[in-house]
Amino acid sequence: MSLKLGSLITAKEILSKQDLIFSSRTIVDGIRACQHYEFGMPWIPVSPLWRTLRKVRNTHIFVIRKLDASQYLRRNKIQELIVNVGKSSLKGEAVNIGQAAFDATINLLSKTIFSMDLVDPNSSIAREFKETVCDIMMEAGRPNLADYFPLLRKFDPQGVQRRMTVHSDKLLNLFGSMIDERLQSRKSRDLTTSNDVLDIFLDIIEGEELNKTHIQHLLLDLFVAGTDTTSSTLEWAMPELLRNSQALLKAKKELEEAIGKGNPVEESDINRLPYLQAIIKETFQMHPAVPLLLPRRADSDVNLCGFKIPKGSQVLINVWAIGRDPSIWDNPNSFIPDRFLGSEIDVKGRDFGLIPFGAGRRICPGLPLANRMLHLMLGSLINYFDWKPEGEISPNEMNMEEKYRMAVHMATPLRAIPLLV
Ligand code: HEM
Repeated sequence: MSLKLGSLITAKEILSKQDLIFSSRTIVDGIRACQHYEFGMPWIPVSPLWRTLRKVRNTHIFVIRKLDASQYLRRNKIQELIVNVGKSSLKGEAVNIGQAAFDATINLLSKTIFSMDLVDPNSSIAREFKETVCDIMMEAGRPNLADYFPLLRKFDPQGVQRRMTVHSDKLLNLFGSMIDERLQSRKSRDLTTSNDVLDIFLDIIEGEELNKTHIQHLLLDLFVAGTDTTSSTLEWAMPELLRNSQALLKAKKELEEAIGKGNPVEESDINRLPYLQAIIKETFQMHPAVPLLLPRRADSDVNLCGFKIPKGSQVLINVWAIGRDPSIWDNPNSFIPDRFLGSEIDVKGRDFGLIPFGAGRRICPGLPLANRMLHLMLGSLINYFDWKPEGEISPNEMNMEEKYRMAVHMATPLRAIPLLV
């Protein structure tokens, strides 16, 4: 069978070939055979030089490892989230869960990379930064006719590319001034080095492996890819738990037994919290932050599950539909973390029923960092506080409709009141 541009192989069609999906590497091989848009996030306008820079993938991985290794900062950021939620709790105020998680994630990245608080409400740079990241998320999630009819690309009929360029340039310029400032202070004699990720980059610049433009784009990739995805996952986990009181109670009991009520969750605790892990997996299954995996483009004619994908076509993988497919999951529309207890299924790209981070050679390099952050944030939020939705609505009346930004968010953001346990 030959597929024309714009045709769709539904998740069901692909997954009905269970033997191919689960017991062979065919899909991964297919994904490997379909080249990604060279390097860098495909929707962000980047220089041709950047696209051909083969070191980018390795540099992403290198930087994210640095972020991941920064346990001290990560712990402090989670503490900051808890302190902020604690303040709302004392005032009896509701917390916008998605927003709180977004701020915590963006701040973790900015503190680790630049040693700067980029969500400080009193700083105008911080406000501009956050607004611009949000604008990019909105634009990235906007359906664009030019993606479906490539001939329209150069006319950009909805102005998506134009606006995206404006927002991206704003952020790139901001990163550019931060780099210049740091270069300046590194020249001054009385410099005390920050020893953050930016310093590591600048050491590499001095070794001429990367230039300033590369670093600006790399930072853009990290902020765009890392913030909305992580925060939207937490935004979905919380209402699912509020609607499923049995699961919430079970998670609280596990936390109480493993680390004691009202204590922070540490990295080393995660392995002892199988139910918390199951909750995160179940959230990924029902609410994958990136519902259509980044497009691949076939470099040559590729045969995938009996379908011929002609050279040059785009292939999108519908992760959302995979998670809701009854031929893969029992009761796929019900939140049942218990299904993962005692199961070997994980999110590392080996089990094709659950690939929220992608699979193959372009799998998300932020997977370990995001996964740990999520366990620390969600575990701490439910171990420190009891939660009730704002207003008179019962958890079952909460609006669970979805809205697409860069990641999928709640159409009506969850606002819930934290009560100290
Ligand atoms: C829950 C959180 C996250 C989810 C669900 C997620 C998901 C994904 C997915 C599906 C992809 C595309 C993979 C593919 O095409 O096969 C991706 C790519 C990427 N992610 Fe994540 N991600 C998350 C968090 C992060 C974080 C925290 C960072 C870094 C700070 C990050 C950095 C990246 C980068 C740089 C890419 C592009 C990789 C490339 O082009 O090769 N992600 N992510």
